[in-house]
Amino acid sequence: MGTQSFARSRPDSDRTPAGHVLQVETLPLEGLLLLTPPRLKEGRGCSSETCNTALLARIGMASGSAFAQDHYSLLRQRGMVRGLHAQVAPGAQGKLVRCTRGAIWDVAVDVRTGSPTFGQWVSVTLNDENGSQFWIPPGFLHGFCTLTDHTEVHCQCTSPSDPTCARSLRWNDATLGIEWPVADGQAIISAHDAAAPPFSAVIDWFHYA
Ligand SMILES: Cc1cn([C@H]2C[C@H](O)[C@@H](COP(=O)(O)OP(=O)(O)O[C@H]3O[C@@H](C)C(=O)[C@@H](O)[C@H]3O)O2)c(=O)[nH]c1=O
Repeated sequence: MGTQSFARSRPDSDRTPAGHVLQVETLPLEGLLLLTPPRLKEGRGCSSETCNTALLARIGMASGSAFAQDHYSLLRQRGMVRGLHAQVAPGAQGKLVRCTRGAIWDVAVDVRTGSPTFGQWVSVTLNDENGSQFWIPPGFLHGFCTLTDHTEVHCQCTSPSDPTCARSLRWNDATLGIEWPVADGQAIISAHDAAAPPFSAVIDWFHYA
């Protein structure tokens, strides 16, 4: 199975209604985007428009106006891994992920049956300095590893959590060959994620359109 390391294409951009430029980067797996909203910095700190659904729809995120649930996670230690997770139909879920405190190494795996990049992965680094957001549409598994202690992750989801649609895959499956920033024996992972099935379990979870 081929692996795909992170490589950015030339940045594109779009403007928020206030006239500020949202940086939009396409990634090597079709459908994934890295969005970096502008931050207005001044002496007391900064402010940023973190979600504008009309703008997201304009840059091609069909579900940009359809977030149904936000999810917050606090992870106390560096080296904590969550994933790989996805929701399949009828609860298929797109995710817009950002790190509001500390830093994470975030990864998406293409599991769209028929996709020319099936089984390949892309990673990005999200942190509280860059404010970048990883757009992961339905069809991809998602996971992350904390790079700092006391890390906070915020995830906007296009459909509500539905345990009957939830699917997991083992984070360190050798077939995928994901180059995690933490060694197998040192990752701090939940019992549920440690017991997730291997890549061979991915049978028609999603179809490439
Ligand atoms: C605590 C909580 C969780 N949930 C959902 C969110 C998630 O789908 C599921 C399990 O949540 P946990 O926080 O226990 O597990 P967690 O391992 O944090 O799950 C998350 O992992 C990363 C990699 C993702 O991609 C997220 O979409 C989500 O699946 O339950 C709710 O809907 N409401 C809640 O109040």
